[in-house]
Amino acid sequence: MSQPRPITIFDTTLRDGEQSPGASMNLAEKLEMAAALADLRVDVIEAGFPIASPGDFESVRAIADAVRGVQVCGLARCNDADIDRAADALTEAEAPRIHVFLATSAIHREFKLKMDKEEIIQRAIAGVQRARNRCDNIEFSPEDAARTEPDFLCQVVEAAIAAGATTVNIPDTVGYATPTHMGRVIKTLVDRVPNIDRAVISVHCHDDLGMAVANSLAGVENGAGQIECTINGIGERAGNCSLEEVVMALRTRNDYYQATTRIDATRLVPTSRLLSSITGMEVQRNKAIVGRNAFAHESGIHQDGMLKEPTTYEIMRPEDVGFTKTDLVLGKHSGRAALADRLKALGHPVEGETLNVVFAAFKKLADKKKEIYDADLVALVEKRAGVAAGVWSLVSYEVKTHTNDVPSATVTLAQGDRQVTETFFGGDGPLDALFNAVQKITGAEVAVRDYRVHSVTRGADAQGEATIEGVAEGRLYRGHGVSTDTVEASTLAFLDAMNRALAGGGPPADLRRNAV
Ligand SMILES: CC(=O)SCCNC(=O)CCNC(=O)[C@H](O)C(C)(C)COP(=O)(O)OP(=O)(O)OC[C@H]1O[C@@H](n2cnc3c(N)ncnc32)[C@H](O)[C@@H]1OP(=O)(O)O
Ligand SMILES: CC(C)C(=O)C(=O)O
Repeated sequence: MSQPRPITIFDTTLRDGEQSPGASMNLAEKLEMAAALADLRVDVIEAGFPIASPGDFESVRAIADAVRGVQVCGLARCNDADIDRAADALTEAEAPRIHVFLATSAIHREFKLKMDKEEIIQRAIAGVQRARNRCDNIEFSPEDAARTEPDFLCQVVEAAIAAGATTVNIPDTVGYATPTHMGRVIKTLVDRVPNIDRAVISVHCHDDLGMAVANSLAGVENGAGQIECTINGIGERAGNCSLEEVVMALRTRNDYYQATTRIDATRLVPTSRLLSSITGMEVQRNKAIVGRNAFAHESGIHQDGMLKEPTTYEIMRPEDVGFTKTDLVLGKHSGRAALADRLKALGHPVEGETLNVVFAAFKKLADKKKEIYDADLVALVEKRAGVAAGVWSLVSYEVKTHTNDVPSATVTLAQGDRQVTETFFGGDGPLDALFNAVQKITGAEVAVRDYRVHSVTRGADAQGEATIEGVAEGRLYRGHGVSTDTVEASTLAFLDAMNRALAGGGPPADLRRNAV
């Protein structure tokens, strides 16, 4: 078998990625991202467009100064001022690259640049030559190449290489290409440009039709040796080819592409998370490779297969891209195999009839809650174990509050087969009324010392988690409860603390840290 072909990964998160509305980064953030990209082992970092602003110039210069072991690139239009500014920003770079671009499609020539074909060729040659006088490593991009007449594109590319371009980058600037189209453009250049062997062919695909990764791979299949891409696929409009997706496609389907990159794939998830934390642009849960659901399985049949042999449902290992492990999410589609496996991991092995009973309770809960937490599972098992031990569980509650009236709460609790209902009028508010109703039933008193609620998930159906620290007979008991309804979460937390208080044995209330 032949050796895999090395593919250069050109990361443009800090340039095209930053053109994404809302993705602007300051100098410190760009330096942090650049260091992460170097750790990820990208080959080239396009650090910015130095003429764009003094800040962009400073960022490119600072990254060129600081980052080692990777080429640092600055973008320039085909004019003297842009090229000189880029070259100035890169003077301290260990391996500088100047990226000169000029649009070539009929639409851009006529309406934007107002240049004819001959002027375009002359400007491209002049630009590449000027850049080449300052740097040996020159990339030239015929912007909107995918919509450029093939004959003219071949002429421009040939002229740019003759003028000294060492990489010719073929952009699908507006994300118009399809894989067949992009593959054909690259093949045309390979077949028809006489000096094409003197430069690396690159692809730069946008995602307007959702095909940036597929188009980049089609470029590789037809001879491209460099892919331009961004972390999380951020970039102008719908974004660019996503680095993590294209790298893992090459790696996972190496049998087909027979191409390799230097990327340390275990850095993909941390780098993706870093970018999201810097820009505030979170990736969607189902985003390939780095999304929270990328290695999560909720369906019982899939989870059963995963537990028997992970390759039944996973084509990559989560740890290969930087996740710690596969996530078997327990929800309403899960089966006994996954539930038993998780409970065992949580230190509560159950089987046989007990598993059936816990499973039935789990399905009921899963119909009410979108996500089931480990704490919920433990509660289910403990609840079952606790029935005999006299633990109280919440059956239902009703609470009433009015602006000018005292609150009231009616609570029904179960202890084994026995159910008790009590109503309490008064209190400092609805929660106080609920807690008092619970106390009326259990006959014990727990004074709430600390109470907190925080959201454990996001969105309209966010789960609230309530924690309570209560004191009973000078001893401290902590309880917690989770629900989409914060009143229910708070009642569950109080009841949890109450059950612990009834069991006794809490630490002295003044030793906060040792609460049970
Ligand atoms: C496909 C891409 O992603 S290309 C990169 C896009 N990124 C950006 O534009 C971000 C940074 N841009 C900027 O900060 C500003 O646009 C600047 C500083 C570069 C230029 O600002 P201005 O001088 O005010 O020009 P403006 O942006 O309004 O218009 C662009 C000009 O560049 C010209 N131009 C566009 N591309 C090129 C090119 N490759 N080579 C030479 N000239 C070009 C346009 O024809 C237009 O010229 P005109 O004013 O004579 O009509
Ligand atoms: C500058 C070029 C490569 C570009 O960003 C594009 O065409 O999308």
